[in-house]
Amino acid sequence: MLGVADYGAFVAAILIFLAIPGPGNLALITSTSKGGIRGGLAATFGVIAGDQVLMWAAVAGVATLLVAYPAAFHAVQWLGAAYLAWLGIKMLLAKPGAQPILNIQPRHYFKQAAVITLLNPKAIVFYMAFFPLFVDPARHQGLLTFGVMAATVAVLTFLYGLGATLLTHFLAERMRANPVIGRVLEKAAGVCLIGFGVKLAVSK
Ligand SMILES: NC(=[NH2+])NCCC[C@H](N)C(=O)O
Repeated sequence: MLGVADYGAFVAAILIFLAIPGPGNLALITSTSKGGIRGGLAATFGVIAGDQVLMWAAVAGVATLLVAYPAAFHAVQWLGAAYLAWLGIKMLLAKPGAQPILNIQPRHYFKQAAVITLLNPKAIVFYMAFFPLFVDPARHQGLLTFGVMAATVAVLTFLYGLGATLLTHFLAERMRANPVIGRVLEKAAGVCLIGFGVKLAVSK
């Protein structure tokens, strides 16, 4: 379709990519549990913004550049590892109730989710290595093809983010009755982020 090699497989690949546990999902979940539905949606748009940057960077040939200069790729990896670990440590050290739920700043969730996406190894690999495979070299229609792919990614990510936000919000409502669970989950999320950072740092 319009130069996309196999549109059905492309959609399936994006859905799998979205559902894999990782920093992206963690960003959606923590933003929703802290900032409610507005926080979750802001994070969703942050992820979409980060996606678009990565995708168009891949289109512009950054993927080729990173292959040609592995040191640049490793620098991005280390940056991502450090950022995730730093976020994780902040979550671990957060005092209970330090961030009042009333003080919602959607801009904060947007920015944080965008940065997480830009440095998310899964997102980087998806756009730099995987995404180009779906461009049909013979039937390629230039910007139109990339536009269709970019819009598909954005729409699917929005629907996924909306679903994740509503689900998390619903579960969070029930959890508010028991703040200890929320605190434990925040620590667990912090440990996961540090783990993602370490994993990223030691992956070749
Ligand atoms: N649209 C995105 N960039 N999503 C990131 C998803 C990658 C992976 N599922 C994660 O949670 O980290």
